[in-house]
Amino acid sequence: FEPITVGIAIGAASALTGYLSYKDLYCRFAECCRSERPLNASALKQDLEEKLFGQHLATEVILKALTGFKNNKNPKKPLTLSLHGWAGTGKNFVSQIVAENLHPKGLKSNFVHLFVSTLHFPHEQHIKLYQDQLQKWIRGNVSACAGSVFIFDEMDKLHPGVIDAIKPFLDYYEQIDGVSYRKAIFIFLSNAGGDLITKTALDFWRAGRKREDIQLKDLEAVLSVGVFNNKHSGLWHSGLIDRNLIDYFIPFLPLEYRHVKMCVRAEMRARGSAIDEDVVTRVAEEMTFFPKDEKIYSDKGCKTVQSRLDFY
Ligand SMILES: Nc1ncnc2c1ncn2[C@@H]1O[C@H](COP(=O)(O)OP(=O)(O)OP(=O)(O)O)[C@@H](O)[C@H]1O
Repeated sequence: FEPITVGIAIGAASALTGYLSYKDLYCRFAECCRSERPLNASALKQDLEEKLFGQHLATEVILKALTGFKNNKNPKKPLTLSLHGWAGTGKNFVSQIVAENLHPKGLKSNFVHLFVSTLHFPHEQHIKLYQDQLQKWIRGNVSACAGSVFIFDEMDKLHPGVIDAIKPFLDYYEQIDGVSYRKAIFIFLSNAGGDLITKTALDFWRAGRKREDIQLKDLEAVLSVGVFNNKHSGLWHSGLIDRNLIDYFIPFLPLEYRHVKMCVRAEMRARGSAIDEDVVTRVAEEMTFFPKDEKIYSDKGCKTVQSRLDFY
């Protein structure tokens, strides 16, 4: 080899590795948007199966929806999930798990955005302003990171119409004003439909059938029609349902006594304390259960478990 060629080769290689390691180094200290990074489906599966209690339908659908979407190199629209269920059944919790599996910093990531209706869009007279702000915010963030995640909590408290502002972003457009929204993920959380879900779960229980036998088809249709026609769903007569822009309606079942106990144990483990079954039972028994006669489902799900545990 002549020295000049070798010199050029070494120079090129070091420039290349220098560039690569610079990028890697940069991403080690600053958060990088890695929309193309494949989803670790088995890690997500393990997280859902180990951490989320009593929600076999949500686990199954979320896993299927996310792996399908992330494996598709060329999705035709962003992924839209609508999570429904009673308070404290794990909707926010699951969104956090999903967010962490997409962007390691989870809810703290610059690419994960949480909107809470009563906090961010409180006044009915400002709907127009909220619509403009929302569009700008989403456009800006998707331009910065195609795989951005947007979570809308308390959809049932959102003034009808606000959400329609983002309808164009959720549709099958290749680009809007030079921005493609097809790799983004939108998650809507709502209590709407919780009563329908509970009714179905109760019907199964009363018929002596197992909770795990409830299938998506037992709930999905009821849910989408129920939510569409429910004035307080945030999606009421919304173009999102009209145009089939919601990919999955995901039901969260009401939690039973045994699930509340599982939540107490998980919280104890998270605090690094030894599991004291006596305390587990006492905390679970302090919760209130419905319906009045059978007392099967916790009316706050696992929501107050953490604060109750502070007393012990
Ligand atoms: N199914 C579940 N499995 C494990 N933990 C749960 C589950 N549901 C709730 N929890 C625990 O209870 C806490 C509160 O639940 P979360 O905020 O997810 O409820 P939610 O369904 O979003 O309620 P809301 O509709 O009132 O916002 C969670 O942070 C989690 O610790």
